[in-house]
Amino acid sequence: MTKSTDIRVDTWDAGIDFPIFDAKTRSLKKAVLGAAGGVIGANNSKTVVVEALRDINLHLEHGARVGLVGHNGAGKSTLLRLLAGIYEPTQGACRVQGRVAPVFDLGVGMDPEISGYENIVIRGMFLGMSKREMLKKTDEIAEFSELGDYLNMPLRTYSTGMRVRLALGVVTSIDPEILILDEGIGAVDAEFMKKARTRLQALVERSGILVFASHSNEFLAQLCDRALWIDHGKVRMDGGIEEVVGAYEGPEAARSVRKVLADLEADKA
Ligand SMILES: Nc1ncnc2c1ncn2[C@@H]1O[C@H](COP(=O)(O)OP(=O)(O)OP(=O)(O)O)[C@@H](O)[C@H]1O
Repeated sequence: MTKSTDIRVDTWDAGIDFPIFDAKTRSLKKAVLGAAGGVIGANNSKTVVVEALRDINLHLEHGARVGLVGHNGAGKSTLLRLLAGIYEPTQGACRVQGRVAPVFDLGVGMDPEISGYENIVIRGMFLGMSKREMLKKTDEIAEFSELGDYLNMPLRTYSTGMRVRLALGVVTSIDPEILILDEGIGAVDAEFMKKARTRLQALVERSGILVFASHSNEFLAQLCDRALWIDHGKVRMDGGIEEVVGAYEGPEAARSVRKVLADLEADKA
């Protein structure tokens, strides 16, 4: 375990370019910058590059709860991958101190041929937990998932929703120092999602650092207190969640964030 004061993520003028070797340069020259996607340019050797991230300076300490908002292709997932240590910056630098649990796709690391019980352990180990820790958590994950005897059956016999239940049970059981969450948590029935949200909130509370990309303002307001607006690979705005969502999406969206925050306060009281 890293001491909580040592858990941190720093980037200094970090940028990421994706070289695209098979792009047709000629037709791209005429392209104008659309609302979606990173900037398309060319490097010194005239290869087309997508400038997915530029000039990212972030200094996140224990307790940071940061949401990412922005258009499709703005760079949110790329930033999450940079902060998770999955991508190296192609410019500047990035330093991650602490054990990272990257949750990009709920189903990643699940094996269709082994049982639900076995998958609980394997998936947890992918997220940085030990086998022994996962075995201790198996009963409560089984209870949460409500999958009963299915947990002894191979995963390939599960429906999509059943798989999500299991994956959500595992993901929300871990004890991460740095939790990197991409959205896409949602293919379950409303009643179950309510139960999952309570667990997700508890997960965030015991995480050192959270960075969460989502198009759901309600979800962002529930889990984060700060937001970054990512636009064409840059941080366009950094501030309180209500302020940033309001600037990005307008007063109606800010109002709905305010309502979620007020409901959370009322629940606490
Ligand atoms: N592996 C890759 N190769 C080339 N370009 C990529 C790659 N991954 C992302 N990009 C480009 O980088 C830019 C940022 O993409 P990214 O997936 O980070 O956006 P995003 O904000 O997460 O979008 P969304 O909300 O649609 O998920 C886009 O222009 C995308 O086309």
